[in-house]
Amino acid sequence: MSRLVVVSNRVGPLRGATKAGGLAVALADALRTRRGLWFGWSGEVRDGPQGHEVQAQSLGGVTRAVIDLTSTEHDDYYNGFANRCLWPLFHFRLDLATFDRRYYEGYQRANQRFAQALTPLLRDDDLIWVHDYHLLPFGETLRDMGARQRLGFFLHIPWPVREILTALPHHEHLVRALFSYDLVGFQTEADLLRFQDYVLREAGGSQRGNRLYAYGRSVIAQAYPIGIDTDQFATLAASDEAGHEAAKLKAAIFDRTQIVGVDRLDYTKGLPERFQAYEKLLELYPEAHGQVSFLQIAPTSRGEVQEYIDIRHQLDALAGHINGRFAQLDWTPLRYINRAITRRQLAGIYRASRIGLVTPLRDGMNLVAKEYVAAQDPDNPGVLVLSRFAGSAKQMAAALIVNPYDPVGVAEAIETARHMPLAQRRDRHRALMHELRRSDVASWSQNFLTALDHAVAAVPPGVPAIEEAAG
Ligand SMILES: O=P(O)(O)OC[C@H]1O[C@H](O[C@H]2O[C@H](CO)[C@@H](O)[C@H](O)[C@H]2O)[C@H](O)[C@@H](O)[C@@H]1O
Ligand SMILES: O=c1ccn([C@@H]2O[C@H](COP(=O)(O)OP(=O)(O)O)[C@@H](O)[C@H]2O)c(=O)[nH]1
Repeated sequence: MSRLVVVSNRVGPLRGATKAGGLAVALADALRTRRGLWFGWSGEVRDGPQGHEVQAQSLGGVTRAVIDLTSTEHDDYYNGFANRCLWPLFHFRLDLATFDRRYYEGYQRANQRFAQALTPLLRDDDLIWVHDYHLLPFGETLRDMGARQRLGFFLHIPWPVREILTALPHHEHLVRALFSYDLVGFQTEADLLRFQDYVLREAGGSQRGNRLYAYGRSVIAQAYPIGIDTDQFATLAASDEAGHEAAKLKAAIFDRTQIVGVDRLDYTKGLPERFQAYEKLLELYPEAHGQVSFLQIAPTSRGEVQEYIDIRHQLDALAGHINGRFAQLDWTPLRYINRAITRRQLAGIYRASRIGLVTPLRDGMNLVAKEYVAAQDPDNPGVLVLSRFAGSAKQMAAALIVNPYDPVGVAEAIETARHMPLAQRRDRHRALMHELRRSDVASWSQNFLTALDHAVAAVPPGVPAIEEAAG
């Protein structure tokens, strides 16, 4: 079996699985099986020669190798091109995207520095799996440096529609770079279709089965929806420690119906719209006053980026407005916590909540929706209210699917969830769990790696020319 090399902007810890989250657990498992290497950014910003060194550490056959970012790289590559340009654009928010040539150059340079640092660590028969929008050109850069290994890429965020993507001055370079990989994976069929649409209509490429031809190259493109560690998370939620967390929460709200939202504080998550939908619920259903309690956990994310500073101010104001308008001496309708909660605490909070509100305006997958369901007590489960624009919605049709732009529709769904009979809650939960078990995070990484194992690196001889295949 080839060694696995995972490359991602953020590198998970080699220990502390319950803190790390599903993705880190899944990748760490695959890395352990293949005695692999995980390479990326340390999470530290440091100027000067020290930051250029690779810091490596091994545990249980897995090596974690990281480099620091300089402050310029952090500004231009991470905060700049990745999070002020690609992130909004790929989430259909052209209005929030900043196109700055300096950011693009910083992004290319950071990808080159990552590739330069990784190259000496590579072996000829490695299987290399690159993750996410920070590293779109990484495969091409690595190939230019002579890498001949099988190279896979997985995009964790949505692929945008062609009309939006083509507004990006460098769209062609970035899409062309994806053709240096052997396999490109997306979260959903809808993302895959939008990628194919770009290749066929904008790049003048062609398609045969799941192989796309363009720019004189070819790549296999497929959807691989990411899952969670379903059974492990369900076990964690049923543990004594999580139970303690759940009991604390119930005592704090005097057994009112708990509604919960858990999101990084990001404008893609639809938080102002969600707060407004909750306000609408209180407006339309006065009998709910004093009976419900909404807890929103929203740790600050990418806090140096202006658009994230703005959304934080907007939420602070909305939370104050809703509580000011509806609170009573013995009832606070909305509790808003602006810091991160551990996975173990989250498991208990999910389990104690009758309604899980997951209403992003656009989301690659949304693991919180899956965790909320996995954490429920199967005998008395809560109800998931889920945005149709989350990647997870297709696999989770047994949730109450809503349009996050429609506050009345979301308020009505909350009201439906509040009164849903036990038998219906159980049926929905059973259907959702069946799918979450079938497509968990271990099968996600296995499916991707098996396909990459079998992917052919170059266009094989005898493959038809582009025009011929198109005809
Ligand atoms: O690394 P950060 O800038 O702090 O951001 C955290 C991560 O956010 C994004 O997550 C995405 O991946 C999830 C798992 O596939 C998916 O469920 C979610 O819908 C996506 O938004 C980002 O893509 C990661 O690279 C970041 O590390
Ligand atoms: O306070 C928090 C908030 C979120 N999370 C975790 O962060 C992940 C968020 O993933 P998701 O796919 O929902 O969205 P993303 O933040 O990756 O866009 C989930 O595993 C959550 O359990 C956490 O551990 N603590």
